[in-house]
Amino acid sequence: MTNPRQLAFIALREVHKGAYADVALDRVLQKVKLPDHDRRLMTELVYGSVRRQRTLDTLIDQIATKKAQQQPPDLRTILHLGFYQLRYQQRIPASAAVNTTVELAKENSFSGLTGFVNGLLRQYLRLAETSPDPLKLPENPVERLGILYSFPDWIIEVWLEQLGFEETEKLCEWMNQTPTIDLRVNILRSSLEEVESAFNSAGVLVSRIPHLPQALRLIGNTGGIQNLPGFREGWWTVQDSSAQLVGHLLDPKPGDVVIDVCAAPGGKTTQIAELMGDRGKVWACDKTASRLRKLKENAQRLNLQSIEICTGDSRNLPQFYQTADRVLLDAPCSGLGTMHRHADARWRQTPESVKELSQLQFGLISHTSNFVKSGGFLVYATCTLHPTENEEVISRFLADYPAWQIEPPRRESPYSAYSTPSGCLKVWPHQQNMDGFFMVRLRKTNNSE
Ligand SMILES: C[S@@+](CC[C@H](N)C(=O)[O-])C[C@H]1O[C@@H](n2cnc3c(N)ncnc32)[C@H](O)[C@@H]1O
Repeated sequence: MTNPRQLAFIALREVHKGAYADVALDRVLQKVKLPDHDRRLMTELVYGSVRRQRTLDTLIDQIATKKAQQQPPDLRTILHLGFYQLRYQQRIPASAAVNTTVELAKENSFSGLTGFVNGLLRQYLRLAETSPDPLKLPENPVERLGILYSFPDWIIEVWLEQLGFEETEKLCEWMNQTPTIDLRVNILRSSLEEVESAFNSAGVLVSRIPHLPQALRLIGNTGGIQNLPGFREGWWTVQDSSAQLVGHLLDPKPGDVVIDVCAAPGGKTTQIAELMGDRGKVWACDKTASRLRKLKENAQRLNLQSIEICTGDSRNLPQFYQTADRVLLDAPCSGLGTMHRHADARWRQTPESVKELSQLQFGLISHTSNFVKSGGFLVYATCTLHPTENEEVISRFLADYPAWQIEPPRRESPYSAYSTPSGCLKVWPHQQNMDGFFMVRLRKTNNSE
């Protein structure tokens, strides 16, 4: 079967049963051979329908007599696909969106309801002729943004509290965009200029990123990453710009002992080894063996020798006490800063999961800060924008461990642009056009014991 809409439907059915969107998509894609344009359409339909689920459900609620949640689950999925194309895929003619959705209903045991599907979608089109937007929005700012941009209320509340309405709206828009891909050039094997020139010769466009000396952003659709020039030779690795900031904030020196306590799959471990000129020791610790295997592959491809792997829970590694010049804690988190990369992330996290994560984060920082020698540093980083996992973890840590203090970026540092009043760095994606990140550099003073 090669109908991209039917294949999208099959993948979405798995997502609604609990599968991760990227896993469900890959599983279906692996079984079929699709031309590139159909593969792109299918991917767009799956990720888009998952991401825009709340908006699409609200349209069903407002246009049909039965609410979205009361529709048979497969019919709801088919309606999502139809409304998604009508509302967000301007390149698809409305008639094609309606007809293919009616066909989907017919092919998936809803032949008796094709009139209903057709009527609902055509009603949307009629409403769109007479009003700028057929979707009716409530006045309440939380629900208004939540429905329009398809986020749960609790996430909108977290952002509104920090940013206000206008900025939150910009952030919501940003988080619904297709993500960009950034690379970090491995300065031990190549140079920015060499990679740029190899890409230009292959017809692949890239741009530089201000303040990040090893970063390049891919422009446009580049096809398979592994086929780009220099991948096999270890000239570069995929890493978002804001993640690259973390390594620079840690600022490791050749000969240092660095412990990366949540290291897999190794984006930052390999950056640290590169920044150290591959001289010294980088311990890559993680509790997930399968992710550490990826780290090992990455280190081998980049030809880095200074990395040593350690599998286990980093809250329980007494051998490392007082041994490190620097520790990186890139903590497991709710990922609210990278929701544009994971279509279903906004529906998976909850206020309760955020609380649990903050306990884990506090446990990790309390234990692994013991790995640092007096006068050494710990960088705490997350890709979330939730204060409970960021500022609150750090405040609690500083209150309980008085030997530690925040070391704010120097005023002349290019990163001071992201600095908060307390000296932490916070990257708001809609302002900086990179993933959302929180990071802070902490110093262990000499009066630690
Ligand atoms: C945000 S990811 C790390 C990403 C990595 N630093 C990079 O740049 O590629 C968080 C990692 O923490 C690991 N993790 C979670 N709990 C842990 C624990 N108690 N001890 C060690 N690792 C843990 C997870 O397996 C996951 O690989």
